[in-house]
Amino acid sequence: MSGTLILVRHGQSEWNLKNLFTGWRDPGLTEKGHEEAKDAGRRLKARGFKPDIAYTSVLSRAQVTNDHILKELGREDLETIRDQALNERDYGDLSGLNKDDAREKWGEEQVHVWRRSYDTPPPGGESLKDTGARVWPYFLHEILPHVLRGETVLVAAHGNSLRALVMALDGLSGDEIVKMEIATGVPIVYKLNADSTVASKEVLED
Ligand SMILES: O=C(O)[C@H](O)COP(=O)(O)O
Repeated sequence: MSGTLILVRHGQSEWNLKNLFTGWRDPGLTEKGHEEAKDAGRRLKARGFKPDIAYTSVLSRAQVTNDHILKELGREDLETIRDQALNERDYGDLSGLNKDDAREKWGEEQVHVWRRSYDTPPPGGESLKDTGARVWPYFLHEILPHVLRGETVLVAAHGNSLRALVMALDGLSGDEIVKMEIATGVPIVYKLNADSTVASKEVLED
């Protein structure tokens, strides 16, 4: 057995609440989002997890989520690395549009393909495959070595940057990832083997 990898999607953002495509735009958390992030920290604390290092994106909703979790764990001073590689998928021309308005304009099916398919990018934006092409190398070079040294690593990021990571860790196909959703503020805890395969996966739900 090697180390522990904890993935957390940020708490609800202002734009999640308003049902807007967000991508690389930078809205803050709602009250509910702040609570979800604190709750993620409490759940991790209750299970005795003690991160040795934290990673997050350059977007504030993920950074604030990371801060709440570390505070709940009593580790506000822990080293946190912020990198654009962990940003949300770039939603391109859809950024800032209402998701229901987009369905009216382009149809339910097309919008679902843009949101959940593996390799169809939204106009001017990234497909999940494109997102994975920056998230996965960053994970392999920067994050995984810590886990393989037996450390506990916290990653506070985004729905689609984490879907890309989970797809690779769980060995999901392009068809399987379509159905995969990641809830806000719910920690996903992986234990990895020394050969970097997954030993166990647990979702810390209520
Ligand atoms: O960028 C966004 O709009 C959200 O964070 C994720 O959106 P999705 O669930 O539509 O992919």
